[in-house]
Amino acid sequence: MTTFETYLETRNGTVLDDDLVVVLRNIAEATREISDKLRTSSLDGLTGATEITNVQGEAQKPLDILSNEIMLEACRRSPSVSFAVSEELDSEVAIHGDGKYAVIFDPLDGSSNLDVNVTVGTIFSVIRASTSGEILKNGRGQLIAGYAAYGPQTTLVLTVGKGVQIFTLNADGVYLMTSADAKIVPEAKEFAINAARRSSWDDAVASYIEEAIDTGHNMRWVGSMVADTHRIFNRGGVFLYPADRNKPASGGRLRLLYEANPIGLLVEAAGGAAIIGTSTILDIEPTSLHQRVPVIFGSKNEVDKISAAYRERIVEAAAAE
Ligand SMILES: O=P(O)(O)OC[C@H]1O[C@](O)(COP(=O)(O)O)[C@@H](O)[C@@H]1O
Ligand SMILES: [Mg+2]
Ligand SMILES: [Mg+2]
Repeated sequence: MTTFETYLETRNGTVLDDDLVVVLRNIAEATREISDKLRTSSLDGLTGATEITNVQGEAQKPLDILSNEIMLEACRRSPSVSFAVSEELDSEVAIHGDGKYAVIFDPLDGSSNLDVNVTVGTIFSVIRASTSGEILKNGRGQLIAGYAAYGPQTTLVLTVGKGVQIFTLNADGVYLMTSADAKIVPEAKEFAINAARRSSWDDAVASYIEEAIDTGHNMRWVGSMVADTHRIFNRGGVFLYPADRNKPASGGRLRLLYEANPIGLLVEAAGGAAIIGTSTILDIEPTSLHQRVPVIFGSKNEVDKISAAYRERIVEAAAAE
């Protein structure tokens, strides 16, 4: 089987250069460390919440803080990294003055699932940015995007400019390639949405879900976007976290830079689609590091149906004026 190291050596058609290989190797190493910490976290007293809240006003878990430190350390070990941006940090952190790549990450996604022993993950992307002013760029500027899912298996899912590759951690802590060209099937009768927020959905989402239920779709909601994404990679379907129609100014629940964009790039690279309504996630021009956006992604034909539902409503609204 191809090891992650062998894969890093064969760079044909990818964006990988010597510097990016070091960055990616160190990120992969960080996910191995986080995976290790998670395995024994309740034995090591790493459960519950801390008294600290992050810039988003969310109570940090000890493992949010530890995972953030591990990812930051991976950045410090990489001489070409200029800045780190994280869900758990107020603003960007300068790493190496002469670096040229920023690493952007959600160190632990789905951390409300930690104490119940349900899959969580790390989401990351790498962009070119020598100065802090170059960090806010749209998702098409991502060179590398990926996530690690920490479940029954630890899986690393990556795009480096040539499709999507999946690696699984073996008992010796070595990532082995388990998919050389992962694809998201274009159609699947399964959706993921937090149905408790039904009253906050817009009409396009509400009508899609109603029709999906009427036509025999199944529902799954893990509460860790990484885990929901990984299911979609394996058997298709869609994930939706629309904006709250009662609080349009909030933008949505998920964060553009370190949640929506990396997942958006992976999904598109696997033949799926990722939108916020009638436009694509990857084309949003960011205005701030922790900006929130609506997120809809997954099997292409299903996402196209949702996008059509948004367009129909725009046409109806224009006709009513
Ligand atoms: O509790 P809700 O509203 O269903 O939200 C679940 C969503 O929140 C998130 O957990 C946010 O991620 P963090 O744990 O990194 O804050 C997503 O992974 C998930 O899809
Ligand atoms: Mg998250
Ligand atoms: Mg997080």
